[in-house]
Amino acid sequence: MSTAAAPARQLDPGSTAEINQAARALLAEFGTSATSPRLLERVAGTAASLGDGVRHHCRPVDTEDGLFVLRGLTVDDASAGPTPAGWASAGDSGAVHDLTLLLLATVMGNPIAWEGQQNGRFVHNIVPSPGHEAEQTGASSSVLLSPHTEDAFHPGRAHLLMLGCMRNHDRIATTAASIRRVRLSDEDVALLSRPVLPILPDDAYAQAQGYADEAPVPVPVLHTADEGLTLRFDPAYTPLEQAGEDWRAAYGRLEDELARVATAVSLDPGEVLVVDNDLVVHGRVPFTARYDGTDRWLKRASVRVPGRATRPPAEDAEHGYGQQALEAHVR
Ligand SMILES: O=C(O)CCC(=O)C(=O)O
Ligand SMILES: [Fe+2]
Repeated sequence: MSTAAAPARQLDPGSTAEINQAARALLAEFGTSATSPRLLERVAGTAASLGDGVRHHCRPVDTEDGLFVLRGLTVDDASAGPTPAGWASAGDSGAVHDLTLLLLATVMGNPIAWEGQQNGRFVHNIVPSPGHEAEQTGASSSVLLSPHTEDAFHPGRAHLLMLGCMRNHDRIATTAASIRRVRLSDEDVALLSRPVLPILPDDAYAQAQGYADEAPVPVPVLHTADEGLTLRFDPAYTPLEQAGEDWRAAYGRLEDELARVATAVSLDPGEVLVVDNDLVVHGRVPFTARYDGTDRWLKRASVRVPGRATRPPAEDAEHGYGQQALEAHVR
């Protein structure tokens, strides 16, 4: 896997100070990062008042890599406190960084939350959790988290995924692979653009996994949008055995290509990885959890970008397995 440096955007000290001050002011006013309508309203107002420097750094992903790393923010390791043992016990750990991410997410688009995930919070804690080591979710550790589109099962999934690093002593890498770097034959693109198999809800959505009102909807893996190829991909939750041999072979070639072009991004505290969820699949290398309060710790936000035309129109009719994303801000 390539470890070539991901495109970086370095915040200037003025922009960093502005963001820090805004996040601290929000925390001082509300005392928590748990969102209420009033807090979200204040976030929207604060985000709108941030300067052109910040806005410029939050512009859309603009390279074929489909991602960038925002640099310049900092995390004080001592005041961050111990890494939570799981999302459920995280509470307000690192709350000022939740608010930082929420502000940046609001500059980039509209943050979303899922009722069925991490108590409906807009900013998630990604930490290894005892008992979940081998899952295909962010709580795992001992297994490779295979490349996936975030919330691939749902038509309302994020356009952008943001991963903000709190702590990463062992420099454990997130992996990323862009569909724009992949080489596939026209025949394979045509095959994978047909809606053949569904993508089922992942293990982070217990309730959606029990959804029985309507049958799973087959969805295309690839889509040719005006701006180029986009993908919706999550092999761990795709019933591949139900497809014909030709289709499966094409899917296998796509997997191989994604592996070929994959890069490893090892985040340092304060860095924020921003991934275009329509261009890039992400994952994580395996590691051994420490479970001593010093584990790897990421903050995650998901963002919709109004008006992005990167998906097949047929997605609008999908049921989404009874799940609904909540948008942070009314548009
Ligand atoms: O731990 C990581 O680097 C990525 C985990 C992941 O897939 C996610 O948070 O969506
Ligand atoms: Fe993910």
